[in-house]
Amino acid sequence: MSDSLERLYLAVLAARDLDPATSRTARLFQRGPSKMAKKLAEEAIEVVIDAVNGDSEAVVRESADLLYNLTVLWASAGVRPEDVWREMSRREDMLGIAEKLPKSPMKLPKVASPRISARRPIVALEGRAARKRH
Ligand SMILES: N=c1c2ncn([C@@H]3O[C@H](COP(=O)(O)OP(=O)(O)OP(=O)(O)O)[C@@H](O)[C@H]3O)c2ncn1[C@@H]1O[C@H](COP(=O)(O)O)[C@@H](O)[C@H]1O
Repeated sequence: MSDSLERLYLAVLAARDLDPATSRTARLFQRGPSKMAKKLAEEAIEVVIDAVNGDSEAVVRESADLLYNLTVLWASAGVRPEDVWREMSRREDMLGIAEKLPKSPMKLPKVASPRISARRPIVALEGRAARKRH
């Protein structure tokens, strides 16, 4: 899939300077990042709606439109596909699968730090024992 996206990205870069009257991509570049963002958001919503409706063929079509609009926005933002692949590899190395890194640094280590594991386990006291402690 990354090859297809990279070919599409190069085609989008090439189309940027075409005549907006005949090239949709050139027209998107002419209208700027806010229009690109609007189109990307629209496509994302179309994918969601089709998925909720269980229309997998439409999800495929709208996903292709989504990826097209994403590559246009990447080009406009100066992002290259390999920049995204590198980030996904970083996440895969860190977490085993290409997923978003957790926000809290505490969740990162797979093995509890010595400080945490040295604590006594926290257990619920039985009713009578709990009353006695007060
Ligand atoms: N891969 C695509 C591609 N995928 C989707 N689309 C366009 O994205 C639009 C899909 O979004 P919409 O459903 O909103 O379509 P729309 O309602 O017609 O768009 P609006 O009227 O809302 O602007 C369709 O019009 C498609 O033509 C694409 N347009 C171009 N490409 C490629 O981009 C390169 C440059 O093509 P041009 O932009 O035609 O020069 C070429 O390699 C093309 O194959």
